[in-house]
Amino acid sequence: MEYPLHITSEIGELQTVILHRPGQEVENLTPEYLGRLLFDDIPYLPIIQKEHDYFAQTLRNRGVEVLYLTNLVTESLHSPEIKKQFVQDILKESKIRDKSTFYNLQEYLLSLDTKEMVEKIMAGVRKSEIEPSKKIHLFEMLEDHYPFYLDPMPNLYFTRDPAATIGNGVTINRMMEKARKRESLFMYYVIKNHPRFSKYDIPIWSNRNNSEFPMEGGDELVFSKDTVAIGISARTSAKAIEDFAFNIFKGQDEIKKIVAIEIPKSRAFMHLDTVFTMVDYDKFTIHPNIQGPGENMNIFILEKSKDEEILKITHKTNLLETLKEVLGLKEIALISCGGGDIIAGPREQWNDGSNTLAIAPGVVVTYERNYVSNKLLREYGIEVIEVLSSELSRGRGGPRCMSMPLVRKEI
Ligand SMILES: NC(=[NH2+])NCCC[C@H](N)C(=O)O
Repeated sequence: MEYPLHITSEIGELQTVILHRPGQEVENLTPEYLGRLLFDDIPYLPIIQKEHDYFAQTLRNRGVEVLYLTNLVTESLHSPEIKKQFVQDILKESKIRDKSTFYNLQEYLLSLDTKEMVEKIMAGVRKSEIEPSKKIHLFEMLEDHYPFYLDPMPNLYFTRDPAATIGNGVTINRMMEKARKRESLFMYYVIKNHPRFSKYDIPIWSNRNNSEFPMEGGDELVFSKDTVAIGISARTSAKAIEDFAFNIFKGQDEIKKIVAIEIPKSRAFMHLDTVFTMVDYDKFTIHPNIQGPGENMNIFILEKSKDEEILKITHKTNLLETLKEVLGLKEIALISCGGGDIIAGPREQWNDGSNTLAIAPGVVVTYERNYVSNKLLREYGIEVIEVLSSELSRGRGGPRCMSMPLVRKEI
């Protein structure tokens, strides 16, 4: 089998992608815990699954190989030792500190068939599901209304965030939000243990297990063979970007520039890809509100310097000019979400109008509901493939967030 990772652009023909079909984790959302689980409403499971299947089929129809996270994780836990280690890691990261609860949960999970176990961990474990151990401590005797031992992970269908392919390596991210921290453990086990990946020594540019600072895939955009953009956002810290830059410059020679782009730290903006995506060689979608007065922004280009301990950092303020410079182009079009209209713009951005998934240069998958942005993209000559989105959009992520590309053709 060929080397399993190759991403040198945002727009090269998509070959292989990881998706996660929403499952029972979505049924474990209740109004009380929506905020902490990063949802704004409760999706209706049969419909969100139908919409997700439509998305997957749309990609397959265009020749994309679709891999499902649940299958990959299941296939990665191929020995009793790995399975047990995985369960213990999950329980530790779920902060199960009480020994007998830890033991009971471990027994319960290990008694399940591997795929069922993986789905159970994703869905969450309610307190009522396991035998209450004999209560011996004071804290156990106190009434605790919180329903879960293991929280559900309803954001898993945004496979883009916990891990991202860059060049021939990956970032397996330390997630910013508590609700998403455990998600990247799945990809860690896949990269380390799945036969498709484990036989290669895959470089990990940013590793959840030893990085101190948060970074998420929604902020990671591969502009070209030699340039990667990373959002400095509510989810990705400047320190994480600097550590990543040192690692990637040390581990390979192709990528020479990291463009760090600061965006406002708000929930509507969240990641760089909620406000800015690449749709063609010379075209990007943008939510104009990321630019300040006079279109000023904080942009920094990070490069190697002669001193191994320090990076060369150049400050820029104009996005368009910086894009032209790093991509070596004379003209670039920035296509405004909702046509820049004061109502349609923020409305469509809230439903991920700028969050396009390019599957080839000038060919993108978008949510059908963002009709103003879609029409505008077509006017710019982009082929727009629309997918269903009533329930999928409730999680605040679009086609780019819902996909983790592994391989794209060179452009
Ligand atoms: N790459 C993205 N834009 N991802 C969107 C993730 C949405 C998810 N509810 C969260 O808050 O984390």
